[in-house]
Formats: sequence, C-alpha cells, structure tokens
Amino acid sequence: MLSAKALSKNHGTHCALNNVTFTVGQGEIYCLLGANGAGKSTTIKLFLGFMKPTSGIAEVDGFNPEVDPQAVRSRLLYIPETIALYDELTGYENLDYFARLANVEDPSRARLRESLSAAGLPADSFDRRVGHYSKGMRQKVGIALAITKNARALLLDEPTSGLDPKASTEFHELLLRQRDRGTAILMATHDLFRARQVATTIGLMRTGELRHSVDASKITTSDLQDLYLEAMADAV
Ligand SMILES: Nc1ncnc2c1ncn2[C@@H]1O[C@H](COP(=O)(O)OP(=O)(O)OP(=O)(O)O)[C@@H](O)[C@H]1O
Repeated sequence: MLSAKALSKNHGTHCALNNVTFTVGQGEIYCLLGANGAGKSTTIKLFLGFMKPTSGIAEVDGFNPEVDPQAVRSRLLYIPETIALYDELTGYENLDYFARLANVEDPSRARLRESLSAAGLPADSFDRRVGHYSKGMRQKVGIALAITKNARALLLDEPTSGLDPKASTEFHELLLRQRDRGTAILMATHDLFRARQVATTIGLMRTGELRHSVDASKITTSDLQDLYLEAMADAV
C-alpha cells in the first residue's frame, strides 16, 4: 500500500533522506524511530506530496503523489503531532467540515456520530466546542475522519507526543483497531516501547538512512533499545 522506493531528498547540499526503501502493506503498522533530524518527517512528507523527492518514489497504492495527487489524497489521512481543528466548531462540526473537504459524499449525521464514537469520543463531547477538548480528544477527531473517509493508509507524525499515558494507550489501541480493518499505518515516533508493542515492522533511521528494518514480533524491547542506542551512537 505504501512503498518507498530508493527515496532520497536533498535540501541544497544537505541530504535529509538517502536511498530509503521499505513497504507498508494493508493491515500493517510501520514505525519509524530515530533521533531528531533523522528523516522521519521528511519520509512522511514525501508520501503526502508536501515535498518532492530528489530521486526515488513514494508510492501510495501504486500512485505517485507527484503524478496523481488526488488519487493519493483520497487514500490517505495525515495526523501530525497537533491536529489542526477549528476551535470554535464542535467535534461533530469539525468532522462534518473535514469529511466534506475530503470529498466524502453527503456524510450523514448518523455516520459522522458513529465515527466519533468508534474513535473513542464520548457522545456528550460530540456537540462541545473543540477548543475545550484535550489533546487526546483532538487526535481522536483525526481518527474519526480516517474512519469516515475510509482512509486506506494513515500517516502519523509523533501523534502521541504530549499525551498522558492513558490517552496514549487509548490512541495506540485505536491504531490497532484501524490496522485490523486493513489500514496501512506509517508512524514516526520517539516512543520505542509503544513502537515495539504496536508495530509490525520498526525502521531505525539515522541521518537520513534507514539503518535497520526489524520485525517487531521478533525483538524484545531490551534488544530493540540496544539496537537503537547502537545505531544512534554510530551517528556521532
Ligand atoms: N525544508 C527544509 N530545508 C532544509 N533542511 C530541512 C528541511 N526540512 C528538513 N530539513 C532537514 O532534513 C533533516 C531531516 O529532518 P526531519 O524533519 O525529516 O527529521 P525527523 O527525523 O522528523 O526529526 P524530528 O524527530 O525532530 O521530527 C534534518 O537535518 C532537517 O534539519
């Protein structure tokens, strides 16, 4: 579903991403781990078409965002560290607005409310202004949009940064549910322990390179931590 093929990105003489190749299939979670500046966000932005690769391709369901931006956008949902919502609108109104923007045809009230509920928002919050939502609740509106839109892939850039442990646990449980619906999930994170818990595959990045791609079911948290530290120490 998501396929990075020899993906490279330079900013002038600075190489942000160097020949990165990996795939994320339907029903898989691929977590990108790495120090600040390793190239995680760059990878995500290339799939979104927010920037153009210097070489290589970031394909979404066989579509290249440079060639078929509409086809790519209709398949993806992006959740950044802090999701941008209209604080003056309610959770329901935000979802309705963004669903229409995403070309969901005539999203019914019942469907939108079901999505908010499936994303773990309590019914009494649907009609409250989002300005009064916690950060965890705001991120859930993003998941509700993914559900409404039936997004085939989720791109997440440190989505649980700043969430308390309970909210973070809930959010990761939601991701597992989306995975089980067949969604392909690519997530940049600094949370090694959560990555080990939820990922199908973990990619360890440093200075623009994908140093290791690890089957999450075949590594202990302690071994992953050692591998991470080893890869990062190598960068110094
Ligand atoms: N628009 C830009 N112009 C120049 N350099 C950039 C630009 N965007 C990113 N970079 C550089 O590219 C490299 C990769 O950045 P990127 O944001 O992908 O890292 P990251 O792994 O997501 O880091 P973080 O964990 O801090 O979010 C960094 O050295 C960064 O400074």
